[in-house]
Amino acid sequence: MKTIKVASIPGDGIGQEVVPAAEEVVKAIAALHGGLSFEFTRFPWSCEYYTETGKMMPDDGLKQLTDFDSIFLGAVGDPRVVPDHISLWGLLLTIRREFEQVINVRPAKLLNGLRSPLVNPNDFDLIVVRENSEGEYSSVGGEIYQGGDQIAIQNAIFSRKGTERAMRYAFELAKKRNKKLTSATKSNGIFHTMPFWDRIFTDVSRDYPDIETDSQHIDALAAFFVTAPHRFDVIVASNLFGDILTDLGAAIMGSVGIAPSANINVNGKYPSMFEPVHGSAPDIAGKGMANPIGQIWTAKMMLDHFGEEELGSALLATIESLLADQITTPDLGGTFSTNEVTNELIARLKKLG
Ligand SMILES: NC(=O)c1ccc[n+]([C@@H]2O[C@H](COP(=O)([O-])OP(=O)(O)OC[C@H]3O[C@@H](n4cnc5c(N)ncnc54)[C@H](O)[C@@H]3O)[C@@H](O)[C@H]2O)c1
Ligand SMILES: O=C(O)C[C@@H](O)C(=O)O
Ligand SMILES: [K+]
Ligand SMILES: [Mn+2]
Repeated sequence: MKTIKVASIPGDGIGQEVVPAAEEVVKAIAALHGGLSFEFTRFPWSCEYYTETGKMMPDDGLKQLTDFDSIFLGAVGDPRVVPDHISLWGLLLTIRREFEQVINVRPAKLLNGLRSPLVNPNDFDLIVVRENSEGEYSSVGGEIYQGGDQIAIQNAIFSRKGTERAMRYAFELAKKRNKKLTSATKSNGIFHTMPFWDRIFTDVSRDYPDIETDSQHIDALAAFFVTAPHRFDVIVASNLFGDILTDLGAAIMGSVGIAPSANINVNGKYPSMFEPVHGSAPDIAGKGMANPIGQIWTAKMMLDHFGEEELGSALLATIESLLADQITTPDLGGTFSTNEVTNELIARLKKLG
């Protein structure tokens, strides 16, 4: 029996609803395999934990996570009790950085049965490779002076190493797909870092003559996500641009509640972390109406990561069968609850056995 040990961090808001649901789905699909099991260990780290302890996770939190095979996270953030920059930097961003999860892979594709809000969605299937360790997400900077003289400075960090690493990852991914890579830039307005980004893209592209490349300013690129998403295959983007593009990618699929993501540790030193694109959704938390598909599709990415692609494909196909039958939560126009969607999915998975 192969056992995969997963540290599970539901976090805040709907994370507490969709993570337990997705854990049950993972157990059900692993049971189909026979020789595979997932062992989830829950960690209560969240904004509630912060209000009790003054920290998002204990001082040895990373040490507690380090020997797990992977981390399965829901969402972090409850701005009513903890400012968002404190909660995210205290847990999510710390794990991404300290565990060198330098790449964030975020697919967006029109699943069977999904109704995109776009009039002409044209069967798009794209993946955003988001640089996940630096860029605009930086703790370098500060605030000085008071009152009307107040100044805030935030320095973006772009290293050749980090930029090239994200681009090479994206090129390798494009090689396995439709051999097209788009670079998200803004070198018309951002004077230093984006021309640097463009130069590195040109340098790296020389090693991949078979990949068709183009470079688009992020503003135009965002518009093309709406008007012609089928044009894209792989997109490589800086941390912030990738963040924004992937909520848009989720929205054109039909809901931010379905988009998955994988924070990949590429050097094998630490576990990777799997979490949906969406946040803790305070507006719907506790109502049983959160869409569990983002978390469940994220579990599919985790199955793929461990080489269980066959199970991953079966899971995605079963999700598509639910969508086709309109067994969906309200964000997709349905009337079903988180648990009803999850239970129906599990029932259909059991029938595959
Ligand atoms: N990776 C993360 O942990 C992460 C990601 C994004 C936001 N956040 C945090 O989450 C909190 C809320 O952020 P936000 O409102 O900007 O983004 P959000 O993704 O939580 O919510 C945006 C909108 O999408 C809806 N939504 C999100 N997930 C859904 C789901 N599974 N099913 C149905 N509807 C869903 C919400 O109800 C809301 O209307 C903040 O504290 C923010 O910092 C955390
Ligand atoms: O990276 C972030 O900004 C947090 C969240 O918005 C995300 O997309 O994971
Ligand atoms: K999340
Ligand atoms: Mn985001």
